[in-house]
Amino acid sequence: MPTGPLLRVEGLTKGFGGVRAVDGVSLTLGAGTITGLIGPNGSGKTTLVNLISGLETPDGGRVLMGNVDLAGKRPDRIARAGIARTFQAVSLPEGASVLAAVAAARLERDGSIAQAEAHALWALERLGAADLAARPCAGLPAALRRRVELARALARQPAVLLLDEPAAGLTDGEKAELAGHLRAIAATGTALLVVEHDMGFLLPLAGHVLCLDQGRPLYEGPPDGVRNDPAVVAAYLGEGA
Ligand SMILES: Nc1ncnc2c1ncn2[C@@H]1O[C@H](COP(=O)(O)OP(=O)(O)OP(=O)(O)O)[C@@H](O)[C@H]1O
Repeated sequence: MPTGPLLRVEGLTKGFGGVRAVDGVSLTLGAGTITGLIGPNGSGKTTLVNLISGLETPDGGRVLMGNVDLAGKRPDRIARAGIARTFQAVSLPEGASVLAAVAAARLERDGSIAQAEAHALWALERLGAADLAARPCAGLPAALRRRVELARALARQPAVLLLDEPAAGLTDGEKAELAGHLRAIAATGTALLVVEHDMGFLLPLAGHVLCLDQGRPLYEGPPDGVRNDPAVVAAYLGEGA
């Protein structure tokens, strides 16, 4: 399994009007590691993912893949550098079959539809979802829609995979299955950053956790230390959670 840092975020900052959504956040994602990103509502988690993936432009800071600074680059350039992501709200091409929807994520890179479909099937198989290939996206239940969205990201064979609340709306059984798939993806050397509110899902999965509060790092370290960290507990209590 490859090791070493794949992505280094340094001092990333983003304000919206008077709100400092992300305020000097640094983070290293190593090959084959799973990092959990937690924090109360509005603490900047999605904004951080948006900054790394190019959906938002940072006010300052760097997003380094090797020696290349991707901060402020367009999403397609960042995707080509090997960073893929999923969204909290899953959006699929409803008229397409699952296979076509996943293959579309590869079409730009693969010359032919046949090649893109082969990669799509490979991604679906890795998620135990090859049997969905011929089904239309429209009408799929929420858990399978999340699975298809993950397959779309995986089909790009990213070095870095950013997941925004991948377990939202899943049953306990589906969460356990997802955790197994994410571990298997990391085991091939992909670096995962997982935004998640469900601690029961995230803490056993992540090797490392970053907790944000009002855009600032509040805790960074092993998952074991999170629940007993006074600052983290206070931030969540303040939220009434
Ligand atoms: N496009 C935007 N315009 C203005 N303010 C924004 C925008 N995006 C985020 N914010 C603000 O930035 C802060 C961080 O929001 P963000 O969505 O990143 O938090 P979060 O930790 O992902 O929250 P949640 O857990 O609820 O998804 C919040 O105060 C939010 O209102």
